[in-house]
Amino acid sequence: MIQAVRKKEAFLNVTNLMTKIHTPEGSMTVLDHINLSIDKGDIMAIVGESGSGKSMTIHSILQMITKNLLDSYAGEIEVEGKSILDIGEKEMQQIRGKKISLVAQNAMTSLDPSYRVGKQIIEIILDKTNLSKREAIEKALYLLEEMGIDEAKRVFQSYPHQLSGGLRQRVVIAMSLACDPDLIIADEPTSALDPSVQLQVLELFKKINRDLGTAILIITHDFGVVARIAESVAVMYAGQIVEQGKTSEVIYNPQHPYTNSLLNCIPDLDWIFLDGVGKKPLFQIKGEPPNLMNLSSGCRFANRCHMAKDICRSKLPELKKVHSPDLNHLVRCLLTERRESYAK
Ligand SMILES: Nc1ncnc2c1ncn2[C@@H]1O[C@H](COP(=O)(O)OP(=O)(O)OP(=O)(O)O)[C@@H](O)[C@H]1O
Repeated sequence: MIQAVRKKEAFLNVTNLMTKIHTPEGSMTVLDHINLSIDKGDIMAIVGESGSGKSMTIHSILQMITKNLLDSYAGEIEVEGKSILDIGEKEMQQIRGKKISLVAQNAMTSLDPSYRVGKQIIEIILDKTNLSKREAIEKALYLLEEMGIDEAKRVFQSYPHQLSGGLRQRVVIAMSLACDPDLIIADEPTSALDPSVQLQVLELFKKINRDLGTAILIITHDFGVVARIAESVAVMYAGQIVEQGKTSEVIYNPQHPYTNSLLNCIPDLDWIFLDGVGKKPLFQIKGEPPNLMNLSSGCRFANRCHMAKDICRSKLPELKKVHSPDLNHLVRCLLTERRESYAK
């Protein structure tokens, strides 16, 4: 039987985004030519170590970098085809929450400890929609139930400190859905949770994606999380994307030595996919990322790369397509380029 192929609808397009911030030493480029595109219903991940630029990417998309810190943006960010880099704060507030909502790393930073959970969800609904108070209460309870919370009424009446970490994260995810956004950006949504609760929260995001068609962008330092949930992934290092493509392709056919190193930091992938017991000893990437104020002309990963050659220390590689079943598999590595040109 021939099945109709669902045409994907573009939602977010980030093109050549450059973000500079003020530092005591002068202007620092924290994002260098970032390109990302998320269609409605996609699940994408951005993965990288601390300081690689993951938060700067999402804070640039949502224009949440404080005025004191931000030096400049360049490039383009479009939501549903409309450029948002030059729109005013009022219009941006409509996009934040209504079209794109953010689930922060620590649920407690999104919840006010002095108000009951239900009141906080209702306030968001009333602020961003035309629903009446009664309808907002119904929607809040419905969302809590949809988050797999058995005692939705009790949770609704509770203060944040009366709930477990996992329940609080579910509440924050329910809040992020209050205005039916097209995209949820989840910043390390599971890193503060126990492993079993982490899995439940990832399953919840998958359910939201499946049932509501909401696109999800997960920010993580953990390839295990990427493997569990994302269809595509961008690997970030020192403010640049160094590898990008379908998750299965990047995981099973990694082309950048940094991607390889990150993959070595997780237990066996079989463990991730099959819920077995990990056997592989955990590996740590030696050395430190470069100082963004003092970059050499070469590859930013060269000083930590066990494969680096002289050329890697003098020439900055571009992000290029590699020979792969995934036509959008891109890699920023001179050694991969060289290998590919020999193979031709
Ligand atoms: N408030 C700030 N002041 C100065 N530099 C900053 C500030 N916030 C981020 N940076 C710098 O910007 C770069 C990117 O940081 P970013 O927070 O985006 O990394 P990240 O990948 O999100 O890390 P983490 O996983 O630790 O949140 C880093 O070099 C970081 O030191």
